[in-house]
This record gives sequence, C-alpha cells and structure tokens, in this order.
Amino acid sequence: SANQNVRTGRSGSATSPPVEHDTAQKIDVNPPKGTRDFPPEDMRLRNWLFHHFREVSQQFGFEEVDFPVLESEALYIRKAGEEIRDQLYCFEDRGNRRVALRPELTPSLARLVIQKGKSVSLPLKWFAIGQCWRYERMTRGRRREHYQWNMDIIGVPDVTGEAELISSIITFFKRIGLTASDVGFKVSSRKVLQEVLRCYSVPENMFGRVCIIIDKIGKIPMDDIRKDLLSADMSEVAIEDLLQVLSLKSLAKLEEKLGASGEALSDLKQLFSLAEKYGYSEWLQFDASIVRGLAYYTGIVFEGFDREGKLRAICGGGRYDRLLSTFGGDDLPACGFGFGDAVIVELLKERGLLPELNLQVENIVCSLDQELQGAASAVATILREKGQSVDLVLENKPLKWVFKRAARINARRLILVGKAEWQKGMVNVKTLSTGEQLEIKLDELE
Ligand SMILES: Nc1ccc(Br)nc1
Repeated sequence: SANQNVRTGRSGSATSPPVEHDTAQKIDVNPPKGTRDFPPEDMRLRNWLFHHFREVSQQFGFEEVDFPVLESEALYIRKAGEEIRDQLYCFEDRGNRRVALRPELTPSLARLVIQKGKSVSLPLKWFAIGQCWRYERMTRGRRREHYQWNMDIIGVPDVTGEAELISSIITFFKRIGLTASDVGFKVSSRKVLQEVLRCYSVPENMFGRVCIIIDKIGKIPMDDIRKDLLSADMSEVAIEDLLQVLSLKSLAKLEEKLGASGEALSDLKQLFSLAEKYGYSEWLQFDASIVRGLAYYTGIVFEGFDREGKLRAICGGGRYDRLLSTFGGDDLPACGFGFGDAVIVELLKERGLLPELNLQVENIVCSLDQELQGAASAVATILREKGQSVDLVLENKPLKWVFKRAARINARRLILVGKAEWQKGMVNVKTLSTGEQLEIKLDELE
C-alpha cells in the first residue's frame, strides 16, 4: 500500500465493513413537481437577487418581517373568482384545521397588523421576501412555488405611498442594470372602474368580481369577458362603455370621459406629478386596462412590464384600503407590491445582465504530512479568527488534487503546512494568481 506520507487518491481506510442499512428503497431524487432545488450556482443568483431586494428596502427605511408559509385557509377565501383562489395549495391538517401554503404575503401582513393593533405606530413600512405557493394542474407544467419580494406601507392614505413604492422598484431595476428603455410601469386606478360602474348603478358588491373579469382581458376571448360581465349584473351598454374606457391611454382622454371631479383622475394626476419630482416620469404610462388580478385593490394599481413585450408582468401592486376590515379588523389605508423571482431572471437572461457569481474562498490550507493535519487546523483557525475564509483540506490528498480544488474554489492563496517549515514556526504561502511563494512566520500570517 502507499506510504503513509505519500498522498493517495482515496481517503479513509478500506478495513471497516459497510454498515447494514434498511433495505434500500430507490427514491426519486428530483424535487416535487413544480418546485426547485437551489444548488450552489442557483443559490448564488438567488442570494444576489435577495441582497438587492433587501438593500433597496433598507435604503427606503423599510423593516423586514416574515410570516409562516402555512396559514389558515380563511385568509384567502375571497368570493371574487380570483385565480389565486382556484389554485390554493390547501389541505386539512391532523387537527382537522383547513390550512393553506400561502399564495401571497399581503393577507399575512394584514393579519399581523391587526394582531399588533394599537401597539405599532403608523406609518408601518414593512418588507418581506417569502416563498409562495400555488397548486396548479401540471398540465401547464408551470411552477408551483416562487419567492416574492413585498414592500407595504400601512397608514398612509395619500398616493405619496404608491409613488414611494414605485420609486423603490425603479431603484432596484437601476441597481441591476435595467433602464427605462428596458422596463416600464403601466399605471391606473380601480376608481376608474368604480366611477364607470356607479354611472350604471352596478352594485358595489360586484366591484371585486368585475375587476377579476377585466384582469382576464387578453388572457381569455372577449366573448367570455362579455358573458362574465353580464353575469356580474352589468348591462350590454355598461359593458361596451366600460370596455371603451378601459382602452384609454391618456389622462386627458380619461378626463373627457369621466370629468375632472372624480378621485380617479386626481389620484392619477398627483401620482404623475410626484413621478416628475422623483425624476422617474419616463418609467410610467397611464393605461386604463390595468386592474391587476387581486380582488382587494381599491385605488392606484400598477405593474412593471418589459418593453419588448415578451414576458409576463415583472411585478405588480397598488392600494388596498379595505383589506383589514375583511378580516374583522379596523380598516387602515395600505399600499404594497409583489415582485416574483422568476420573470426578472428571465428578463436579465434576455438582456445579458445575469451577474458572474463565482465561489470565492481566500485561502486553501493543506498539510503536507498526515501528522500535520492538526497543525493545518490550527492555521485555518488563526486565519478564520482574522475574518478570512478558509477551505481546509480534510483528507490525505495528492498535491495535484489540492491545486485542482484551489482553482475550482477560486482560492487567492494556498497555505502549505510542511514538516521543515512547521519546526521553524513557519508555513508556506503561495499567491495563486502570481505564483509568488513565501515562508511566513505563523504570528505574521495575515
Ligand atoms: N401566487 C403564486 C404562487 C406561486 C406561483 Br409559482 N405563482 C403565483
């Protein structure tokens, strides 16, 4: 067998017999349908994305919160016919409770705000990054989970809230290299819809349902849209008028249609004026067809889109002033957005903006002799206590293997612990980019 001091290609001894395990049952090593693993290279991209989500949120003075991924199903039972309801990942737990994997974060946030009640001072500026779920028949082969970045402002009734939220998303886009020529925001207000429905005395309790039907424009045939609107107590005249209003793309035309006195117009005018002051007007456009697919929005709504029109909405949000009372709490003005981790990555790929993220370890430490493994551990500890990262070679490996690993982990330095140097209280330090090699005293190692 190889001399103890000569490196072998294999580690460990060949003498101990394999431990008897349970009878092997071959499992599927893939994750459940519609879910993802995050091996290191994917986890680096996810961490990079979340790092920018967090940095922007903190730059805007928001505090991070989180909630259970499992919530009472009751949080999501809304009667407006939302897709999110049809795809609820829900079940009965062992205590016979109806529970669901959260499909979004806003209801959890509303629940926590109600729970905190008067103990929190307003306005609340909270952000969260959380995994959200949907159970969709795999016929469409789409994902069943994604991570969503949310920012919410609770307690501000003015559109200054929405203007601040849009500014935070634009700040994020700029940080990762996207400009107003890559992405934009379509902005409208559900009060446009409300004012039209009131003209035709459509009952208020149909509002959420009509919004959800309108959100399907472009996703299902117009005949089905008209049929669904008829079933929501709208007359044919009201439907045609509404569809005509929804095609408007200018505030001037909207004013001609709705008059100058309505809240929809004043909110939108204020938002576009604030956008001017923030310096992001070029990112926004009014588009009356934007209603978003969640029943609880009550005012301004917006969505981020890619100007090439190849991808689904990048993010979306708006004002939801009535959500808390649907959970039995006192209403508080609220606005927020959700930003998923999937479309943005597709967009960055399209634009060649995915970052190069390689593992970077400063040092790889290796003993040149099996008796010096402990010495190598001591050297690793010294460097780690100085705040440096160290990959410590843990087995008896040939030098060729060590150099190969050093290259793979992008190590800056190779620290070799050899007998002769160690007896002088020294180690051998090789700077891998230059090949420079020095003998350094242990207490001078930095
Ligand atoms: N709401 C939701 C949850 C999960 C995915 Br993937 N998409 C949307």
